Amino acid sequence: MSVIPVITIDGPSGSGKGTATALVAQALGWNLLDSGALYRILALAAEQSGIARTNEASLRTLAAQLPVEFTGERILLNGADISRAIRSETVGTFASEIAALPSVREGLLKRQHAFRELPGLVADGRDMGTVIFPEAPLKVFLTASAEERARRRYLQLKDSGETVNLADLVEEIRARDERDINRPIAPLKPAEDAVVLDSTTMTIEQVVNHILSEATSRGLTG
Ligand SMILES: Nc1ncnc2c1ncn2[C@@H]1O[C@H](COP(=O)(O)OP(=O)(O)O)[C@@H](O)[C@H]1O
Ligand SMILES: Nc1ccn([C@H]2C[C@H](O)[C@@H](COP(=O)(O)OP(=O)(O)O)O2)c(=O)n1
Repeated sequence: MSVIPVITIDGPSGSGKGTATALVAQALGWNLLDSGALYRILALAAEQSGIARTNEASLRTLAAQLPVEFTGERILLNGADISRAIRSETVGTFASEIAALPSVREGLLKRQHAFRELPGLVADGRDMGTVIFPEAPLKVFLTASAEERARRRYLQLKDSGETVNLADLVEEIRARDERDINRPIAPLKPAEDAVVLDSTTMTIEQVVNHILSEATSRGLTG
């Protein structure tokens, strides 16, 4: 049985994981898993159903049954397009809170493994290289300074029409990172065998080329 290769890209908010993952997947013609989107969708779905962020049993059931569909660029929840709604910082914070619950992580496990299909998968998140795909032949940990990450997120949210305050955003991102790093289960940290890449002064193109050259040196690019 041939093994389906995986490239994992983990890191804190605004480090450029999502952007790099999409471009690397496109360059290789591989599938993509945005695992953070799953936590965000679950947070939004829980909010819509009035499930409290501490109600672990209901969150787990919802995680396993999440009525979500990925159709190219759009994400549908119960048929409604939620692609933009899940990107707010409020949903990000809720996602980070419920992501600390072991049964929520357990409830989303199978769904994440199911994305591993031929010819390969590029997966981004917090624990892709440490927990979900520990045998991945290439693991990247992408970081950038907190100031640069907040600046990027600010521009991104402003561009999409959200009203954002840079100082609030810096605080929210710091609090979210701290929660993701310090939780006991699947915390945000580089895998022991990860390539650590600081993108603070790198362009998106430089980040993507670096990852592709690491993939080539591991014989992953065919
Ligand atoms: N190296 C980079 N330099 C400048 N801006 C970047 C860089 N990487 C990503 N961005 C921009 O920063 C924002 C956040 O990137 P994103 O990929 O969503 O980060 P993450 O998935 O890690 O939260 C996006 O608007 C993206 O275009
Ligand atoms: N593999 C993952 C992915 C995301 N999470 C949690 C923790 C994160 O703060 C939230 C949102 O993740 P997401 O990757 O969408 O956030 P950013 O785009 O990096 O701001 O979900 C997680 O615990 N494990």
